[in-house]
Amino acid sequence: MVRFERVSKRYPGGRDALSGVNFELGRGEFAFLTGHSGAGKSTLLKLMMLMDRPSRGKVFVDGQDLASLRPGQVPFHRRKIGVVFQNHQLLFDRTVFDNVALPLQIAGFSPAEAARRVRAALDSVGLLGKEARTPIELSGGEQQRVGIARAVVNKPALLLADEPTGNLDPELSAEIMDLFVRFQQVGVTVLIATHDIALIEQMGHRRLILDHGQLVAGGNAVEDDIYGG
Ligand SMILES: Nc1ncnc2c1ncn2[C@@H]1O[C@H](COP(=O)(O)OP(=O)(O)OP(=O)(O)O)[C@@H](O)[C@H]1O
Repeated sequence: MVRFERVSKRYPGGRDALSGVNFELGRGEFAFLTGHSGAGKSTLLKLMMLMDRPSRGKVFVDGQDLASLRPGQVPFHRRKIGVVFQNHQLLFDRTVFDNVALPLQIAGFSPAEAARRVRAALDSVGLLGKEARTPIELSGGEQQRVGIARAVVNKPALLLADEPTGNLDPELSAEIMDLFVRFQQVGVTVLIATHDIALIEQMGHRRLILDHGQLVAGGNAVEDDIYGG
């Protein structure tokens, strides 16, 4: 589902935020992305979403070399990906329903189909019945669930999360992680950037570790075959 081939990223005036990163994430796989602050986790996620471009190397998502996409294809690429942020970036003056419906409005769904999908997404995160509330009336854990519902409402094949449990206590964090596992169980590929080592160890999934832009663990041996070691 995702493939990085010798990907490096250097921001203007900086050192390499990513350096020679190789890995593959299979369809339906669940992995964590960890590393110290500034190791390059967010940069790696941004390259998949085409919020940024690599300086060298290639990024493939769903078999597509992202460098070959024409500008008009970028929105279609982004629709394959659901993204969850730590601060969930909800609109606080809109209802839960409207927040989750936003990606569907942008994609041009009819109001009836959008409403059906919004309710299905809210149901999948246990928030059906709170659609008329505004985010301010919800707890932090519930707000994060709204962020997840919004990320999955387009039925993306790939779900990315950047510190999705950063503001939550351990119990709520575990509940949020259970939701991600449930999406994986229905075939979604999930990659979660997090500092929460305790949670990662408790869950025991694959772990990609970045250190100063280099992938020091969790990559694939398959790269040796491609490049001859
Ligand atoms: N837009 C940018 N312009 C210049 N430098 C950047 C930019 N974004 C990130 N960097 C630098 O690239 C490196 C990697 O940053 P990145 O945000 O990917 O790390 P991270 O592992 O996500 O960190 P954190 O855990 O603190 O969020 C850092 O040195 C950072 O300062």
